[in-house]
Amino acid sequence: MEVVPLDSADEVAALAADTIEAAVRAQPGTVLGLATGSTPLATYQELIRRHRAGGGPSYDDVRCFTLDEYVGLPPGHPESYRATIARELTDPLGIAAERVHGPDPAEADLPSAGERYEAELRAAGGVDLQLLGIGSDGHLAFNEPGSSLGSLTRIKTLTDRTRRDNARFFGSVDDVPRHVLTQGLGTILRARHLLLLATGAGKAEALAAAVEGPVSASCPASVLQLHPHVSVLVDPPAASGLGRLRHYREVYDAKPTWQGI
Ligand SMILES: N[C@@H]1[C@@H](O)[C@H](O)[C@@H](COP(=O)(O)O)O[C@@H]1O
Repeated sequence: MEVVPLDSADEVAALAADTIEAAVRAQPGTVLGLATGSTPLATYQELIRRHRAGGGPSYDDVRCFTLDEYVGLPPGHPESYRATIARELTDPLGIAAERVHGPDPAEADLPSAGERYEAELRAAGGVDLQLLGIGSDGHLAFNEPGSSLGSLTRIKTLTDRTRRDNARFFGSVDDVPRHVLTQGLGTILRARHLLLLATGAGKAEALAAAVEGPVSASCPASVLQLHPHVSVLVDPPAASGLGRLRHYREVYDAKPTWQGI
């Protein structure tokens, strides 16, 4: 795992955008794993800005897979993750809707919707670069504390804390669905490169537990310690709980220029 301490949330967004663009340029049919929540929005805005300025790569052949989806929202609900990712990223980048996949909770056979999503991911050859945020309780996608470290896509129940955290998107906590369809931690580990973004003081405790604590289902994001290629981009408030911050900075500063993240 490489922890990259940056000087601001803007720098996190800029380096994340560089990394995504590099992955898209490296391979015409790149498979991108996209995350929702507030954290990646600055990165998405930066990608869109560069695309509109004519400096970005072509996204024509890219395929995208989202991490998770609420269960029970009416089709087209603006807070569904399908609608959110189209609005915030893929439509502005000109990525056709049929190239953007997500767990589908509208499937007639909901209990097997997870297996079908796993099959779609396999058929695409797996995710090349997976963007991730972290919940304030250490959740990844919608894998709440206690989730199996080897889990695959399935229905989960949100904790009250996550529903409260996400109430800002819905107006009231009562309107936040209780159930979700989410990639499992085992699904996420299959992506070839994981890019975790953490900004703001609200993530400091969860990030420290994920990066420096024991690997444990009690902190789902700690499963990242098992993956061979993880980059963690952090701003100073999010990094404030890390005990080895100076070391991470020294390693990053001493990195050969030819080596990307
Ligand atoms: N399912 C999403 C996660 O993928 C995201 O990482 C988390 C943190 O969101 P934010 O970036 O808004 O803090 O929120 C939601 O629960």
